[in-house]
Amino acid sequence: MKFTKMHGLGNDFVVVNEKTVPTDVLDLAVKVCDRNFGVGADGLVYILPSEIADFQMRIFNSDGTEAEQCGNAIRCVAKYIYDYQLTAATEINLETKAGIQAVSLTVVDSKVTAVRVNMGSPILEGEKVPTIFNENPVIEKEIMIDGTSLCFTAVSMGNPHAVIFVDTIENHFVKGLGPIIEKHEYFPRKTNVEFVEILNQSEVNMHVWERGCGETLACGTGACATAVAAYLTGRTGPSVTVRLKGGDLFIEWDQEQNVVYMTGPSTVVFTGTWLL
Ligand SMILES: N[C@H](CCC[C@H](N)C(=O)O)C(=O)O
Repeated sequence: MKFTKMHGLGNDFVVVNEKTVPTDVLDLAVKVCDRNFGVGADGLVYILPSEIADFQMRIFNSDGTEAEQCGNAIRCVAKYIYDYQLTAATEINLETKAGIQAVSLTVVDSKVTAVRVNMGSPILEGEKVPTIFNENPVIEKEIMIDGTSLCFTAVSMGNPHAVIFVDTIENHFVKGLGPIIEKHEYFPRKTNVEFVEILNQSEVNMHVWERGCGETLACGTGACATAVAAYLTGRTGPSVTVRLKGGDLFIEWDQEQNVVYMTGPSTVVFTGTWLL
């Protein structure tokens, strides 16, 4: 199986362009993503034909679960499609489990320098994120973890996110609290967990524990959920630069259209052939 290793700000993927996914795709994702016995990645991403858009993208976490959406992977897929000349267009529609994402590529000297993605409308009804709460939105909800009281705001970008604002992001938050919150009973389909420090009205720091793959250097849907939660709770304006361990994403929540735009880079690292 031929693959291209790519990343969006260090959130890395094995990208495969096929007609269909294999029946054992979940097991394959675990094997391919293994950083000792496989290629090593946060996820396995398939580019597939689509009946309703230019292409379809499916994303499988390194634990073998399929996610509804992946912002960093969408930027990688869009660059892949342009670089491998699967299209000459710089405006691409991608079908995902979360809907159809309109992607626009910035190309300079035939190189993709930036990718801007319409990530759709944030889903804020508690039961649709999903959480066990029926408020709409679920804002600053208390959650007790080993005696520590935290507050989360729940946002779905097609996949669930629990956004937690803190004064300073302590090291033990992500790897210590992240996995417990990921699997907490408040989240019927588990959740991604974002720890966020507000820097000013248009900049935040964010570290993320991702559902199904653990701490990553960046999370595109997480950055979108962070921007939505920060504006909802009056901490920032509707457009923010989200500073992640792997780099920066620029997020705009367009209030007229009620859609979230994400702009950032994507990088090809190497190509290879999977032999197992
Ligand atoms: N682990 C996530 C999927 C990948 C999302 C992230 N890598 C992004 O860039 O949005 C989940 O299970 O919802």
